Order: sequence, then C-alpha cells, then structure tokens
Amino acid sequence: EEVRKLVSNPYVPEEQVPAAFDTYAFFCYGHEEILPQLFIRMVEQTLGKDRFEMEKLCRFTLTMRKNYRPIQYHNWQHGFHVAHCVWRMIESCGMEFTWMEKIGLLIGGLAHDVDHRGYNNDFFKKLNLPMANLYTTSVMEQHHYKQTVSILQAEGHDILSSMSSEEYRDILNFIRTVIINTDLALYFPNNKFLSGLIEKDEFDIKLKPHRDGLISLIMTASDLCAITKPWETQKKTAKLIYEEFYMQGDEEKKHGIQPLPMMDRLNEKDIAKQQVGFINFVCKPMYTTLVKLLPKTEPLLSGCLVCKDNWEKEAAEVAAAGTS
Ligand SMILES: O=c1ccn(-c2cccc(C(F)(F)F)c2)nc1-c1ccnn1-c1ccccc1
Repeated sequence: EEVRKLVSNPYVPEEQVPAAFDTYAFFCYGHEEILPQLFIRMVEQTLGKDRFEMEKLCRFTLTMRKNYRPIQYHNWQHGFHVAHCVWRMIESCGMEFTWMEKIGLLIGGLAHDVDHRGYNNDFFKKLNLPMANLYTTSVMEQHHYKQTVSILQAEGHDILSSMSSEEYRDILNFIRTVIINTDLALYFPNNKFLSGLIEKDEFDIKLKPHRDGLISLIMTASDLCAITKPWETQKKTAKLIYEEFYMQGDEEKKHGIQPLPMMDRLNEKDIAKQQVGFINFVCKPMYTTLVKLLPKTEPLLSGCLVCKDNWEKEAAEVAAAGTS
C-alpha cells in the first residue's frame, strides 16, 4: 500500500524541495513525510536515473524507515540525516568517488543505525546481553550491518540485483566497512593515522589504506553532523540525544551499574559543559582533519564551532546562575 503510493509518486516537485536541502545545514523538521522521496532524489541525482528498479528502491527505502525504532535520537530521521550529509560530500567535496563508493556510502549512511535500541555498545557488554555474545567488537554496528543485508536480500528489495556476483560481494563488503566505521571507538585510531600522514605530508588518496581512512572519516563526520547544524536545531537535537543517554543511564542504575556522567540524569545541569567537552575532544579535531583533506567540507567545521561558542555561553550562564 505505502509502496504503491510511493512508486506512483516517487518525486518531490522542485518547488517543494526544502530550501537548504543542497547545503550541509539541511534539517528535516517539517519535511518528515517526504524523506523517502528525498532519499530517492539523492540516489538518482548522484547515481543517475533508472539505475535502479524504482519499485524496489521505494520498497527498500520504506522498509529501512520501518526498521528504525521510534526512539528519541537513533531513529529514521538520524539515518536520513547521515545519508544526506554523505550525499552533500559526494556532490560537493571535490573528491572523485567510484560508482560503488557512491551507492555504498548512500545505502550505508541511510542504514548505518537501523534497528538501534537507544543503547551503546558498552551497555550490551556491561549487562552481558546476548547481543554482546554475538559480536566482540563494534557490537551494534555489526547488528546494523546484518539487518541491512537481510533487508537487501528480502523479497522485492534487491536493489543491487543488476550487479554481477563479484560486484555484489564487493559492494556488501564496502557497505560493511562503511557501517562498522560509524563505531566512534574506531574514529580515534583512524584520526591519529590520518593526522599523522597529514603532518608528514604523506597522505596519498591513491593509496588504499589512506583512501579507506578518509572514507571512514567521512562516515564519522556524517554520523556526528547533528553537532554542525544551526544552533536552534542543534539545541533541540542535543535534548533528544541526552534523553536517550538518560534512558540508558536509568537502565544501568537498575542493574546496579554506575552510568557515565553524561548518561546520568542527575548531571542534567552539566549538559552545556559536556557538549563543550565533546566538541573539543571529538568533533573539532575530527572536522579539522576532514577539512585538511577535503577543504570544501569547511561548513561542517564552522557549524560545529558556532555550536561550541553557544554551548560555552550556556555553560557560563549556568555557572553564573549557580553562584548567584
Ligand atoms: O551531542 C553529543 C554529546 C555527546 N556525544 C557522545 C557520544 C558518544 C561518546 C561520547 C564521549 F563523550 F564519550 F566521547 C560523547 N555525542 C553527541 C552527538 C552529537 C552528534 N551525534 N552524537 C552522538 C554520537 C554517538 C552517540 C550518541 C550521540
């Protein structure tokens, strides 16, 4: 039913395309119902029209939306925003991507958190849940990949069916790499590797390990893009992120486990300070490395620094209120 409706009308009329859609600042508030058409638009703009059977592409997109859970942050809209950020980079960062990289990044971006439950990898390990026994590292990311493969292989969802078996195997491997590399734990060694190369002026996009590192950084940058959005948007999103964190913290306390400070709702007054710390410790170094390699991604770094300034102002107000 939903599929038939989307197949009969997969395009958004030009005048209905959101104003900032072609910029990194785009956010989906108010456009929630056209996100499937917007994803199809991105796929066709980047990969060409008629590269996929429209009915299968529509079914795949709607099934992806259905397999994200209705939780505060790691929901379908987050998956869409990551695909959108990856799409902006493919379209405007000046780097030449192969066809396989383009489709792998768009599918991987959309699918990277599918079936997320709102808890992070440590949660599954600390509570010794079955998921943690399935995988040792990147627990949730391996689950997101497995979910993606089963959706791609479901009846009428095989959008990659026109490929040879070698191409299909290669693209699934690439999608796996893309999804696994959204595990923030893997960002730290990757950024060390890339910034080391940059320092010695040895980064060479033609060397596979260097290209793989940059593609992983593109995934981290897209996954965290909420931190680069206009301030009013980032403020709303941060609230959703912390609501999800506090759900995990509450669950950990029920099991007698002391949550991370940022997941303990008793620290709610410290959110601004924690945001400044996260931006200084993770986001600013990450987007700085990205801009050194892809200068045209500068709007992400400047967006993140604007948010840092605003969080610092909020932290100062909270501190001042605390003393008065
Ligand atoms: O606004 C945030 C505040 C804190 N964290 C965070 C997350 C993990 C670890 C750490 C650690 F502090 F351990 F580095 C901090 N992430 C975000 C954020 C901004 C955009 N996406 N996400 C995100 C990313 C991943 C998960 C949830 C939210």
